[in-house]
Amino acid sequence: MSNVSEIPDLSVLNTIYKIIEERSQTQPEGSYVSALLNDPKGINKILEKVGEETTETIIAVKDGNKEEIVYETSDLLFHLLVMLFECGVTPDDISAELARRFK
Ligand SMILES: N=c1c2ncn([C@@H]3O[C@H](COP(=O)(O)OP(=O)(O)OP(=O)(O)O)[C@@H](O)[C@H]3O)c2ncn1[C@@H]1O[C@H](COP(=O)(O)O)[C@@H](O)[C@H]1O
Repeated sequence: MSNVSEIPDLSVLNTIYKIIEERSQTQPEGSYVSALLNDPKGINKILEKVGEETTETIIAVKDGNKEEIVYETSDLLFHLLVMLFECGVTPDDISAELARRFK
């Protein structure tokens, strides 16, 4: 990326959430999101992934590897978004709660 202004901000989370919504409706062949949402284990599969990615993020932090921290935290945030979608919670719900805590 040549220009800092081209780096997306955390609104990218909203965009991914919208893609998750879209995948849940269209269920295209080869979609990872669709596979997760249709897994026979249901929410347990998604929670398994959240757990795995949390552990991987912790290991990356313990290792002090910034590149791995970015990579694993991105995996974790993505799986959290799938989890929130499955629970009917939107990124706006989380933004509102965080904004409510401003001091
Ligand atoms: N951001 C992501 C994203 N981050 C990580 N992943 C996937 O999450 C998985 C990470 O889990 P693992 O490393 O454990 O991989 P795995 O072994 O394949 O997973 P399991 O078989 O154990 O479940 C990988 O398959 C990654 O490809 C993602 N898959 C999709 N997205 C977003 O979701 C959108 C829709 O994706 P599709 O549904 O695949 O079209 C994409 O356009 C992206 O924006």
